[in-house]
Amino acid sequence: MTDVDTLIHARWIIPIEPAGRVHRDHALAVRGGRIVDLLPSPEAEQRYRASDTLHFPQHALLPGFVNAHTHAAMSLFRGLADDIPLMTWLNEHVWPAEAKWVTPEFVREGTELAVAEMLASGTTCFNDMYFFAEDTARVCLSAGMRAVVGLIVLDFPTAYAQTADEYLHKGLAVHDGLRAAELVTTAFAPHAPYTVSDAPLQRLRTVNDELNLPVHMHVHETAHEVANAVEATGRRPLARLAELGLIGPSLAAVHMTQLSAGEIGMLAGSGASVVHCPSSNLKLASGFCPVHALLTAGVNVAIGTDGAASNNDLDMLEELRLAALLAKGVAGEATAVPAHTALRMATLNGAKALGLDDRIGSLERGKQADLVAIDLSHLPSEPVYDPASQIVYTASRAQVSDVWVHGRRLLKNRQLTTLDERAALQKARAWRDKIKP
Ligand SMILES: CSC[C@H]1O[C@@H](n2cnc3c(O)ncnc32)[C@H](O)[C@@H]1O
Ligand SMILES: [Zn+2]
Repeated sequence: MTDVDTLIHARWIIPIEPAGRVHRDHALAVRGGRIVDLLPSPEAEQRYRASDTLHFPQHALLPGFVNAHTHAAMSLFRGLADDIPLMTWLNEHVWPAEAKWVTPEFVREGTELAVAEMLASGTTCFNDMYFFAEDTARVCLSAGMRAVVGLIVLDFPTAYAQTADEYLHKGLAVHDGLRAAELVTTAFAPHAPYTVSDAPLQRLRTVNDELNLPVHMHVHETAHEVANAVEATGRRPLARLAELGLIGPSLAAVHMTQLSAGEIGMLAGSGASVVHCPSSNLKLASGFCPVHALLTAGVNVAIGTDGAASNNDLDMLEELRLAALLAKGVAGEATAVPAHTALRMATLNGAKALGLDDRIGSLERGKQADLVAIDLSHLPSEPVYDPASQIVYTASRAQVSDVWVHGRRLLKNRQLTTLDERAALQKARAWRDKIKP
């Protein structure tokens, strides 16, 4: 008998890798936060002595979702401005509200609300882009949540920094402060081609030649963005980023609703990832990301919620369903993005986009135990022929029962174990009263 910390038995285990595989009546053995084995339940009982043995007889167990693009603290702006296009939303509502309200305290309390919502809906890692990344990191470290915090760069002054150089400088200090953190890592996060000029992008690229961090950026979000750039510079933003040497395996390009066949080929050849945000793209009427064409060309496509101010929630189950449905509609092919592909996009592809696929994203020996258990005995989910089909096409976040990050159970039978949900809600209401009395 070998000692392990936890043995988790489940009716179905979907490891994501190998692709399409589903194990029935298996167990996952976890020691020191890592997966040590995945084997049939009866064998697991004979081989492992566990401090804690858990049974999920009507659940699917799979890797936790990786939300590959969000602005966590913006959960405090949820519903502040709806039903308007991107640039009106940013210029007339969101940026003025951010100038007035965003402080380190706002970011901590908004991130607490967001992390609570994400954990309760099965997300175990998120890729963030927001002001005061050090405060986002603090909340995640205290909650035991995994995150990649964005070292933002903008070419206009805000409460966080005055110049592009200052943003970069502050970002590098945040990166240094997190060197020893296991769960929270960093990415460069220049906001978008239309808000960051060539000089800071060149500096970022030079610094990153040494650091080799992911580069997380909104790109080709709308036709308007591309047309404006062509009018101003004679080039599409993607061509400009390519000239600046930013298109490569480190790039996670968010939205990408405007892509020619040539650009899809260029992305595929470069090893860059695309992050698809279907709810936000639909709500802001930004356009449609050609997900099926990208996947067919070999591009790594991950899924993000974007912020709660444009989505308006942080529910990856909803997002991956929409990704599967929308891909079929956009491609005109019902075979586009089948259920197992949608799950892979929301897990392993997200981990790959963040350079974390050696640690998380699939249930393989040696990887960290970031897991979600989803109860498939609810009315809309029975009968279960294929658990992946039920998760993608019918399951709701109310069916997420348990969540682990690095082997630690952060959601236990639908209760958060490291965050105070009531307090987070109370603080959110207090912000609402201040922002719109
Ligand atoms: C530099 S911090 C992030 C910055 O991005 C803004 N934002 C939120 N959602 C979007 C989006 O869909 N496109 C572009 N910019 C977005 C957010 O309000 C912050 O200012
Ligand atoms: Zn965004």
